[in-house]
Amino acid sequence: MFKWFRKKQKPGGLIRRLFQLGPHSEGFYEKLEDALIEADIKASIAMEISDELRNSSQAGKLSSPEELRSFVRDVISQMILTVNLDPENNDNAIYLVLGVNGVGKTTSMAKLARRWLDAGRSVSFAAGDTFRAAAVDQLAVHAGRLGIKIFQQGQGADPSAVIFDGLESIKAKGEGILLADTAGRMHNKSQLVKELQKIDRVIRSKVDDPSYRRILVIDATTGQNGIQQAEVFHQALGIDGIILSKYDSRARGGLALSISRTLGIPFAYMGTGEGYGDISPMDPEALVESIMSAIEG
Ligand SMILES: Nc1nc2c(ncn2[C@@H]2O[C@H](COP(=O)(O)OP(=O)(O)OP(=O)(O)O)[C@@H](O)[C@H]2O)c(=O)[nH]1
Repeated sequence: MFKWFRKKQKPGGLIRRLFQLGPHSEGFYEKLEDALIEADIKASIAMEISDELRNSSQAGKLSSPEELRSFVRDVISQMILTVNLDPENNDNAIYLVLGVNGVGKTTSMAKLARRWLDAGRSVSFAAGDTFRAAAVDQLAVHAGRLGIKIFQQGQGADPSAVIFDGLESIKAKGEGILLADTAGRMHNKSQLVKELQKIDRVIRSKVDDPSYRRILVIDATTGQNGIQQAEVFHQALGIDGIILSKYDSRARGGLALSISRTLGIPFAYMGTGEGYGDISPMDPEALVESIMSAIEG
């Protein structure tokens, strides 16, 4: 699986050049930090990685480019957080799906629905992005294709009411998973946060915490802007895990590393295409390899 991430396991050009310079030369750390930043890693984290190397007694003793590569790789691995957010039992569960417009929220909901339907679960949608009419329609198309129920009240409806309806229904029938969409943009940020917090209160009044998960979708191609997006949603609600969508378009994991390290949010899934089957649990090994490939150029 994901062989393309694992292609380059031998030390690439940068690691070989760094090895030739040696960890006692100043240029070594500068070049390493530049390569980390170019791979979408936040500057403060690039410095942290380089300091880790600088302060390690092991660094001066590295005897080959292979050892240098595996040292950098280990430091990066320790900074990446992943989590399994597949439902663990047959209880009712609600997944609130968050993210700014266009990141792949609706597609990711359809992919998760397919994944859990295939696992034998009953899944339905709540069309909680009532801000845009097209969002409800788009989700309804996916619901039709997947043959699942969608709770909807159309544009302008109160999203909390739509999600409440869905929750009441799965509670009455039992053993259901509700995937609830949310708006990705309102007139301003505080309005969006207020609305999301209202939805959060409504859900918490109906379900216990373990069966309520907040999933954020981040587009892997957004670069460092993704960190700010994660910060806003995490501060507003607390995020349990992230779907890194469009990972097939730009397999550089620097953004995931930056979010994990800065905000402590784990990554749950990666989107690897536009089809319903194109989602997998986040594979930390593949992620680290993609970061290494981006660093090595
Ligand atoms: N290559 C690729 N494309 C994806 C992936 N996930 C979503 N897309 C595409 O990204 C585009 C936007 O996806 P949507 O699901 O409509 O995004 P959204 O966040 O719901 O967008 P709005 O409803 O417009 O806010 C669509 O063309 C999807 O097919 C992925 O993992 N890989």
